[in-house]
Amino acid sequence: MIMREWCLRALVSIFEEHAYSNLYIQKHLHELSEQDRSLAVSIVYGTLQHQRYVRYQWAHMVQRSPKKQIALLLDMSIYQLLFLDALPDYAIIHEAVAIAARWDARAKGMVNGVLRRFQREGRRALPADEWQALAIETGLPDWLISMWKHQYGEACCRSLCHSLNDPHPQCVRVNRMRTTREALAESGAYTCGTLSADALYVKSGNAADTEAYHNGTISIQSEASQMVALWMEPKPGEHLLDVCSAPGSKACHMAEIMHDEGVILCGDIHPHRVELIRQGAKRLQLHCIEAKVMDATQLEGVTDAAFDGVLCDVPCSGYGVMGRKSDIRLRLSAEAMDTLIPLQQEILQCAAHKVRIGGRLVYSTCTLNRKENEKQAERFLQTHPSFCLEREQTFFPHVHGTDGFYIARFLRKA
Ligand SMILES: C[S@@+](CC[C@H](N)C(=O)[O-])C[C@H]1O[C@@H](n2cnc3c(N)ncnc32)[C@H](O)[C@@H]1O
Repeated sequence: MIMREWCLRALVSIFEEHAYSNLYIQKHLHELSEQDRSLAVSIVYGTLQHQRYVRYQWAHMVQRSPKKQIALLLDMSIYQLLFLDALPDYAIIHEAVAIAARWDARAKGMVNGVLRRFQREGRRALPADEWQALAIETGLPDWLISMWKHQYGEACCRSLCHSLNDPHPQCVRVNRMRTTREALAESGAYTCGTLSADALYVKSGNAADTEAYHNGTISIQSEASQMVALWMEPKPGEHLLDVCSAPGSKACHMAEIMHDEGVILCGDIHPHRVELIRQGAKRLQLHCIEAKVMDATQLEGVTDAAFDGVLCDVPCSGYGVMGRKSDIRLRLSAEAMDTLIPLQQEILQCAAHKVRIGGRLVYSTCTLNRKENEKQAERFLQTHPSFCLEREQTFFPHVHGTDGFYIARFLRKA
């Protein structure tokens, strides 16, 4: 398979057939030679991340929109011309024209003309309007930028949008039951994280391919996400409930902090995802985790007021993790976000019944949206006077160097 044609097929599947990029890549990467794989992955993810910007570079050069596949071929080629030095410009253009000839022979001349004109003229200047320019440059939709500007202020919005595209090293969590992060850092493969006491940044390669991952010494987990279990402050022997648990990263982290002593009842609505919790616990040899299919808006058969701590890591719009999960950009819609809000509140209210007096309730999302975060905490407190808010925090990529995340910790007083 010719590498750039493989990339175009991947982009067509992701953009037009709604395939998830990571799943598509996992399934099809073997079709390429080993030496082509890493460049192919960079081309696909890079085009996905910068698509709005690269399309802006050529959209004014054509009178009629080309077929979707050809438009993606132009996006992908301009992405390479702008961001990668793997091949000289003439070779990128030559390959794009050859692919166009095979996919839609009539578009061959247009592809050649557009790419040569781009090569001559260079980058197109951004619009004069600062916010429009920011949206194009960072590849974010206008409505999301307006929402952030309104919710967090102009300066925060500006830095946030820019930082979402910054590359971050892969982050792992040390299994405290096996070793210390200092010992791992001494091995030379990692540096210590700055926010979570259990975080390490991988210096090179993919942690999932290492012995430390397979033998359960480390788990792959972003640093902000690790803060959730730390905020729960689990203690050995406690009974915890994690109502939206799959794939189980936070539950396993809590179990490690508890030295695997006590019980963590983990629920998720999707049976195949409950299996992921079991697999994760097995890899880490954790026995205190009990995973079940459960609907967090019902929690049938779960005793009221029985848990020292309850975690609601609710389904959310995911705007905080767009840097790592580029597909979220394609599925962004203000309407989709609004449907999650009642579900999140219902989960939080149902879970609250399960907290014992004196126990903790932790609510978290991997999104940056006050309606899913602070507003949910406020609404919950208005209807639940027996709880108080102990602390809440939003983690921002440009401030904390992590994914965007929100955590609130409530205490049941009576
Ligand atoms: C943000 S993810 C949880 C991540 C997980 N806590 C971890 O650390 O690995 C949200 C989860 O909520 C689950 N979910 C969605 N609706 C649910 C419901 N009504 N009841 C239980 N789980 C639900 C989804 O299947 C998804 O696995």
